[in-house]
Amino acid sequence: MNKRPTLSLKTAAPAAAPKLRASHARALKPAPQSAFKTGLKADSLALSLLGAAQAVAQVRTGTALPQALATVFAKHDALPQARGAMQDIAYRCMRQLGQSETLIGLLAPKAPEPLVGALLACALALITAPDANAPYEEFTVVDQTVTAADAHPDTARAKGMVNAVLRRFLRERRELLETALQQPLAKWNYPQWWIDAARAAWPQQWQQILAAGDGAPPLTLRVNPRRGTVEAYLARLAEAGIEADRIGPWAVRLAKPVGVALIPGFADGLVSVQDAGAQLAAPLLDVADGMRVLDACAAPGGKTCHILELADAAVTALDADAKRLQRVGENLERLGLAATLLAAEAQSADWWDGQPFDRILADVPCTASGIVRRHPDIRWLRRKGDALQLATLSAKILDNLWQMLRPNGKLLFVTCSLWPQESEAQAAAFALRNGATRLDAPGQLLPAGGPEQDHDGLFYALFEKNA
Ligand SMILES: C[S@@+](CC[C@H](N)C(=O)[O-])C[C@H]1O[C@@H](n2cnc3c(N)ncnc32)[C@H](O)[C@@H]1O
Repeated sequence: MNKRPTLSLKTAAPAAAPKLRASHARALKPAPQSAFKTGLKADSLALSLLGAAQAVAQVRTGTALPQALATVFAKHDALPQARGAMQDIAYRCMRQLGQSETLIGLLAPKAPEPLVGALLACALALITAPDANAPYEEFTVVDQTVTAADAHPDTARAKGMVNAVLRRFLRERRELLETALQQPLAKWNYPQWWIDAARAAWPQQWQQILAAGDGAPPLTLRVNPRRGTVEAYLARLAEAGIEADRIGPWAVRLAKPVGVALIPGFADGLVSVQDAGAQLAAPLLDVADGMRVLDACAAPGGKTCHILELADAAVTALDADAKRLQRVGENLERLGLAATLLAAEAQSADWWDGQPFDRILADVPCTASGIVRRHPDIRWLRRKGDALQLATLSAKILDNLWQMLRPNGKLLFVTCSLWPQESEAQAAAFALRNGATRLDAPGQLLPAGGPEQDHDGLFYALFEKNA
């Protein structure tokens, strides 16, 4: 009979090593070979697994997944197909990192080196995917993971362990999963503080919220009403053999995500990629032709462009990040729209010409806890105190922008957070400090992934300035 594994997360230090002087200790441990190029075939699953694992290991040291993947793609001169596979594996891995790391704690004799752990986590994410979702045969995954381990100096010595761990998982899968899933970390795939925060903020809905964040997001488009109707665009998709449905006034959801290059009319500005929940911002602002509008945290410009698709307004798109602001320019150009772009901080007034705005959109920086299905790395990168720190900055931004609004003007406050201190509590405190009148707006939209309601978790509060 198999011995039932006991649950011991690998947080304990490995068995005490003899004490070495610092100079000796460095010499004994080889430095990670981050610049090493493998001899793995460009189109092999082994290379994709290794690339994904390198990206996951970077996330574990604090790098956002898109940046980590960009580094890995460059390092391997990865072909488009390999990039797609590395990205897919890394995103899957992020969505079930809690389960995979708990399993590794049960299976590995001692805590593995970071890249070995990440490689095992990527392999386990593929092996434990539900059948309908499993992209590779499990024995292929094991074989290719061992090949990947063998091909890199930071993992080669652990090749035997990698093989043993994955084969044991295949043999004892049921018991191992049963044991692992008793841990909230493994069951929900979020750090414990995040689970506690969700439960405290949303005592009725926290489980549904956490589950929605573990799903893969849909690809939702916003049809540009200046270039055609939703009906006409749905017909164009049908002609191209792309299945889609309408989930909002301008929102079209594709049944299966595709790369932007394959979206009909994308390059010509017929559509943009935007979550259905985010498509509520522009209509809530109620912009009329000729108004002066400030989009205070604009990049990459999804909401800026939507405002301009709905009205001929004089829009100033401001963002603190000059590089991200370039993307606003690219999106405007693709859609045939124009705005004034300003790289500046929304909590400062030194860029303002003193002319009040009719409408202000404040889509402030936040923890992004409502969009984890799109950015599954966020949960592993954030720290418990981040919400408070970001809320302090966004309070300054809101108070500063308020003085730039004309009497009877409207300010729309938006976050993509689920944490009340960044959203509802912030809105209530802002209204009180500034004597702002609160108008009708959705408040907190919880993330939903159903057939009709399919959107991220966003927060909307609309204010009017008394004359
Ligand atoms: C949630 S994103 C905005 C998304 C955008 N509104 C859209 O719909 O595409 C927040 C933006 O705020 C910017 N940001 C962060 N701190 C800022 C600050 N102090 N002032 C202005 N922008 C800031 C970030 O660079 C980021 O682009």
